[in-house]
Amino acid sequence: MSFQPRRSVLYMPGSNARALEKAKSLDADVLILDLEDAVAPGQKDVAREQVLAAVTAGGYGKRELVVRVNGFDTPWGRKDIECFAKAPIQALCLPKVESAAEVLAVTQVLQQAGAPKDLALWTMAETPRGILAIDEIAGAHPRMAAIVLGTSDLAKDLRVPHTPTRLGLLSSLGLCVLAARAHGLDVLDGVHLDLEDDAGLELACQQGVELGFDGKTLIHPRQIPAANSAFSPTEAAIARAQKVSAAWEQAQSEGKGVVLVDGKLVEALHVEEALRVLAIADAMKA
Ligand SMILES: CC(C)(COP(=O)(O)OP(=O)(O)OC[C@H]1O[C@@H](n2cnc3c(N)ncnc32)[C@H](O)[C@@H]1OP(=O)(O)O)[C@@H](O)C(=O)NCCC(=O)NCCSC(=O)C[C@H](O)C(=O)O
Ligand SMILES: [Mg+2]
Repeated sequence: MSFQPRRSVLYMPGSNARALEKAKSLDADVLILDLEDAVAPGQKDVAREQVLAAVTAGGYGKRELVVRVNGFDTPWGRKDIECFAKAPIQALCLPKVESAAEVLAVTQVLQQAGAPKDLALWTMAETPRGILAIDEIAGAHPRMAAIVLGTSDLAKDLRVPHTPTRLGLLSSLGLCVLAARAHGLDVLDGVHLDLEDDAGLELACQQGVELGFDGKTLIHPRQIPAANSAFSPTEAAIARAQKVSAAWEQAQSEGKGVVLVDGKLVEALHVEEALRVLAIADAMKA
């Protein structure tokens, strides 16, 4: 089972040349080079050129590079998509997506621009309509690889406060995890805006793990360690996964379909979970 680590997904404004350079030395699993909301309208063309130059020059190691383009309905969206269709990146991230039709429109532009088949699409879930349509969006096209929560925009549109429990967002968070799993996609939690609030960041990371997210989007390098730690399997989880895998092999050789490991029932589904933990642990080592 191969595993693509997406524990820590760091945004940076494509207009910030220093951040684009700094990112090369940071241990975020994924980088989102932003052309959308972190870039002022007057900086859009500069940001696009700067990001294209940066990814073309390389130096980012083997982690995933994702470019968040402007919305298709903006003056910059189509040009962004055409500009990065054949760039050395792994995915385009589409903001404020509200229908499968929007995803398909982008795939049409990518096809016309000669984009390679393995250029993936990530979509932001960050408006009420986008949340209500998340099932059709997740299943819109084979290029779909991940859903990213945009909890800043979503909290604004829902008129809910940013609180430690994220109570006003929980139904949206849960729906996106359901849609991602139903369509075999990864799903990434939203950002934590208070850079000084380390305890709140840790709580939000733990909540994201318990809600089923694969990782967390971040806005500052200081947030990377908390996300990498929270979304990596613990030593205890790895040890149990190894025990489950070994016990299952033994049980299978004896023609058994269930086995007890440390007093807990293990069936095929638990072995699937254990193999995923071991795949994640191997990827972390690599
Ligand atoms: C918030 C910031 C503007 C703060 O930047 P700065 O003042 O430079 O911070 P520091 O001095 O503490 O920086 C320390 C060093 O780290 C580098 N740095 C800072 N931020 C980043 C980053 N994001 N990526 C890479 N490197 C970064 C600085 O250059 C310093 O390094 P050095 O020069 O060597 O000293 C800034 O953090 C920032 O711009 N963050 C990202 C903001 C962003 O991208 N927002 C859009 C995504 S959030 C969003 O909207 C999600 C979604 O759409 C939603 O709706 O929720
Ligand atoms: Mg947003």
